[in-house]
Amino acid sequence: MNGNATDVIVVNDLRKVYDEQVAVADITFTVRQGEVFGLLGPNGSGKTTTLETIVGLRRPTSGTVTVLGFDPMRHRHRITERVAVQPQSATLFPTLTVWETVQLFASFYPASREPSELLEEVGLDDARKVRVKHLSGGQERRLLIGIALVGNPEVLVLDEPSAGLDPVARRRLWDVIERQRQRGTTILLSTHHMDEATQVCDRLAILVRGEIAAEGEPDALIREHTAKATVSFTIRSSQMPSDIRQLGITGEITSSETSQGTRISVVTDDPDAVLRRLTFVPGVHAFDYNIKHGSLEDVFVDISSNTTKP
Ligand SMILES: Nc1ncnc2c1ncn2[C@@H]1O[C@H](COP(=O)(O)OP(=O)(O)OP(=O)(O)O)[C@@H](O)[C@H]1O
Repeated sequence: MNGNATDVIVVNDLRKVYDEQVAVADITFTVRQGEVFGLLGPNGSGKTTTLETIVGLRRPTSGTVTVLGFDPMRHRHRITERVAVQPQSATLFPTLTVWETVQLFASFYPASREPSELLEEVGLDDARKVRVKHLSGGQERRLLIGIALVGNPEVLVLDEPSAGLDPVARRRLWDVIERQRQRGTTILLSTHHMDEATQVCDRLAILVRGEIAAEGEPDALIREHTAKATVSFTIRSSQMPSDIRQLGITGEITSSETSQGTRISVVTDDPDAVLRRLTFVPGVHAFDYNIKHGSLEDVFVDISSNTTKP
């Protein structure tokens, strides 16, 4: 399968076995030009192995991988300048400063990004004179991302880019990813974080024990795997019927008393029907409505519980 011109990364029946351990079990997916594609999965599900194979650091046991039309192991030299990788960890030169490090990597490329602009973008502007050995873990990860971006890559591969970042730094990272997307870079990343996947990925594949258990756009996955929503509302105690079923709503109903009245939650696959029904219950004026739809986390729980262990 060669895919079409917009397919930047094509993974076809990829299998990787370490000794007896099947790390990646015949997975197939495609990353298209300009999209942000996420590999989501728990520890040991095969994310890093997949990424390392895609960038030519590991040889597939079977199956094929192409990046920009090239086999990354056989034609590494054809893609090195076009594909950038931010690994989970890397050895940098400890005595160089942040500024010197970025300058050094910039010198490897014919058309590199301007180091000041880059450091500003990844939030290391204030740390430009700090030696690498004195950086915090989060600062070091940001430097690795800066280095990955310095050559203006067409394809960016990020292995758990937000690991070890505080919430502010994570949001800054999401901005960096969004800016790269706007520049037209194709981005493949791995993450454990559902909120991150929902926020930054156009499409994602959920890996469970080396297999793709689900793939698609985050919203579509949520719709497909979490049919139910929770509708919550409050009814003043004076208007509350003696039997909750008199409200005529169906679903899994729970209630609790609050200072404002009875707070009712209904788990339902038709939240609109609940709202319509409440509008017409005589003498009842429900208020403080809230509708909570499923999240990627619910998708993940659903998939994990439906994927039997070998
Ligand atoms: N070099 C190796 N030798 C032997 N087994 C390995 C090697 N690298 C990974 N594995 C095993 O392959 C499986 C997949 O590991 P991998 O690191 O690809 O998963 P991951 O999803 O990236 O995990 P994490 O989220 O913890 O980084 C795991 O069971 C792991 O123990």
